[in-house]
Amino acid sequence: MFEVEALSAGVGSFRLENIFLSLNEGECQAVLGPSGSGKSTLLSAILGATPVTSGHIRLGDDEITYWPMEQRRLGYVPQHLGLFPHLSVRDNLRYSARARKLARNDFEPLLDKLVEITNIGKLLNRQIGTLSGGERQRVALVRALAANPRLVLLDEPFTALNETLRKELWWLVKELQRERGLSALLVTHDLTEAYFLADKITVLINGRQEQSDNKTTIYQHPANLAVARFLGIKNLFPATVVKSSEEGIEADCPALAHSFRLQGHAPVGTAIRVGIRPENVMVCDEDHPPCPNDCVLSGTIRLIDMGVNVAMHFHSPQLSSIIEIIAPRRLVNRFRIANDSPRLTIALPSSAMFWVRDE
Ligand SMILES: Nc1ncnc2c1ncn2[C@@H]1O[C@H](COP(=O)(O)OP(=O)(O)OP(=O)(O)O)[C@@H](O)[C@H]1O
Repeated sequence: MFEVEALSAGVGSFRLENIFLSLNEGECQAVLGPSGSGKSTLLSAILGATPVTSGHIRLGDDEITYWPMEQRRLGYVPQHLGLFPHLSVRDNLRYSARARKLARNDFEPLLDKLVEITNIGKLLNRQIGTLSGGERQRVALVRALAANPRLVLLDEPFTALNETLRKELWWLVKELQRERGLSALLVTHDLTEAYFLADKITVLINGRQEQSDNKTTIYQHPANLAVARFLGIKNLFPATVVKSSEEGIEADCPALAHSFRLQGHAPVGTAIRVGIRPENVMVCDEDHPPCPNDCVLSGTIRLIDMGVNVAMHFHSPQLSSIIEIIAPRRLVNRFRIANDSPRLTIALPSSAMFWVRDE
């Protein structure tokens, strides 16, 4: 069990405030946030490289907040990998195990297995400077895992890789999680990567933890406008709470000419935004009619084929902004949607809507 409680830390004039994390063995938590939000600083504080000003870091039964870095038994893949250019791949890989003074028999079998899985055996005698970006990334990952750390901290380790290699490494990390109970804290900009690898997601903005939840909750119910915007949700419409009861709220949304019944509580008169993820917008026809309380709109579509999915911009004279829709290509084919399609009907189901306070 890894736990961060009310952690604050600072570098220069930047402050990371009141961070809480909790991770069980074998779990992965992703830390997402815009550039400069403090993700690397958080990893650095956990590693012991950035001074903690208050709070606690616990690993298993140990409080490690002020332990020297080398005693924490953490694996680390920094943003720029931190490989030693003057050493061979083999010596880089042995470095962390040797730094922990592990006997050869205690780390060589795991190292051999990691080398095999990541297919870097042929690189062992090469100097780091002669490797490609992807090869370096694999070496850095193996080096971080070779000393069998209690937790591995990954700072955007897969960004420079091509799509195929990146996904291979995602599967590899998943496999290591399953096989070895590997716990990982992953800093990434990539929501898909976070979703694939992590069980929980934490969103940091300006050094503050805006939301920390299991990944489905973060994805479907961002906690506030900053998180919703960071997650790239464009379908956010101003609304006002017109009724409030034990069961929830009713929000009037002039932009969509609709009143939504939603879960949660806020006083009458509160300014909010109602939102919907682009993949939750329903395309309707006679065989797929909207439900009675759905917000139903009729308009035209501009679409862009993205491969597996199709992104669509829905326009309607009643709307002051577009509605973004993402649908699998096979669905778009079934509905025969094309750029010159006649008018199309869409539905925004109340059950798929979320809301956040307008800030
Ligand atoms: N050593 C330092 N001295 C002064 N300021 C620093 C130092 N290191 C980081 N900062 C500042 O702290 C803030 C947070 O930086 P950090 O690297 O943690 O952000 P990040 O979320 O990891 O960003 P990115 O996604 O771009 O890597 C930034 O404004 C950065 O300029």
